[in-house]
Amino acid sequence: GAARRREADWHALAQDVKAEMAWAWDAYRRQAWGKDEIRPVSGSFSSFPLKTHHLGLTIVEALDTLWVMGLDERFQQGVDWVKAELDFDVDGDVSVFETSIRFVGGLLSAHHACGDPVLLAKAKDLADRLLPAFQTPTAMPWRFVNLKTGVGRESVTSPADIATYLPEWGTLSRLTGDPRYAEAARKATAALFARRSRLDMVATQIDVLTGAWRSRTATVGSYCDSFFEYLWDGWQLFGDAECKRMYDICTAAILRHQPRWQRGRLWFADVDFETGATVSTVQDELASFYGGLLGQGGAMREGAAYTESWAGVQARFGVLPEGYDYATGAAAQPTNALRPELADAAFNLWLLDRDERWREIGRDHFLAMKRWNKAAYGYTDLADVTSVPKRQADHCPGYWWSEQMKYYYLLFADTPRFDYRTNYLSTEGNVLLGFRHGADG
Ligand SMILES: O=C1NC[C@H](CO)[C@@H](O)[C@@H]1O
Ligand SMILES: [Ca+2]
Repeated sequence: GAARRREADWHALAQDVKAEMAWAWDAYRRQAWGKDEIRPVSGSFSSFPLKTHHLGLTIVEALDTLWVMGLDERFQQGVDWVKAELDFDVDGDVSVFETSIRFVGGLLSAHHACGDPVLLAKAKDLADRLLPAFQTPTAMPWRFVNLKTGVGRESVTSPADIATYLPEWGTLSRLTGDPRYAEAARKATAALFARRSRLDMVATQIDVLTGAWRSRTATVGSYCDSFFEYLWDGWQLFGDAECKRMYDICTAAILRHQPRWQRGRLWFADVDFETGATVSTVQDELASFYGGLLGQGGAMREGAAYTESWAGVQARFGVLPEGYDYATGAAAQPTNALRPELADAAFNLWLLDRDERWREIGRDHFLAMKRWNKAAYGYTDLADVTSVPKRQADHCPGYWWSEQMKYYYLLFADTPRFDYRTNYLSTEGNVLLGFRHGADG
């Protein structure tokens, strides 16, 4: 009947997503194999997180997406490269946060997919190189660390940089039997939470040497987003009651001071973390993940409303601008960084209530990306979403390979390789729980 036909249409869309992933991977292999990021318009490449040295970021970020899509030959090509070439013994500074969510997470999700012990060993080697960053007076980590010497740099950093580790580092401790990783992640998170304001809010910048706040702005967007996300995730993945208590306290404060209903749409204003006064009506695109987290944590009404607000912005501009001012309706930042957050929220809400609406938001996000972000050698970010035609830039970030392509596929494919009931995806989309093996041979 109609329901079977509709399901078949979703599965056909999943095949389209899979074909785009295979096409982009093959172009990367031809143009930029082993480099961190491909430049999809020019066919050149760029490096991240190190300034000049490449660590094959795209390969590590893509692995578990390739596996869950059943692109097994391409998955093996990537694993073989990692085993033969990936070496973190580099005299250079990296962001502890970025390197952990992308490389530790990417290696652990690839290990979850295939069980190859070399992948786990490399994740452990990298975490051992990041651990020294946590040896500060407050136990909150330096922002950067040198992969060879362990010397930390930049003491002024953010809640996200400080507290986005427990799912990956707790999994590493579980798999290796070494408790140091989970302990460092928990201590840093608790140290940050202990410094919250009287209103139970955190701000975007803090000094890890003194514990002094360097900003007064509370936001659900950049710099604070995944601090809240990983409080819930510590409870969801490990049943950590302390994480749940911290999540509930922080979320009650956000829901008390930041909601702004504007022409029937729900927004979360940035506010002063000690007074609750509105600081800005500009929402950054990264905040659009938050509707999915609210749904997971039990505030489905606000989560659905906030996700619908962002779907309205997507419908208005075609693809989301990096910054949107809900007071004026203007694109405060007209670039598009090929980000996954709206697809992330739609996927999380769909896992909770299976409402087709969330699949439609995921579909619109995918079709818009194909229409405007597709270039000769892959998918690219945009210079201006408001120009006619939209102007492309020339950069494909690593998270594209790990996140939205996986969220789209899982939303549409109903694949036997994924347990849709019991699973966990990290803030970088790395599947640390929920892969099913042997289900389709
Ligand atoms: O948590 C994150 N923040 C920024 C990137 C996506 O926009 C990505 O690295 C990850 O989802
Ligand atoms: Ca994220």
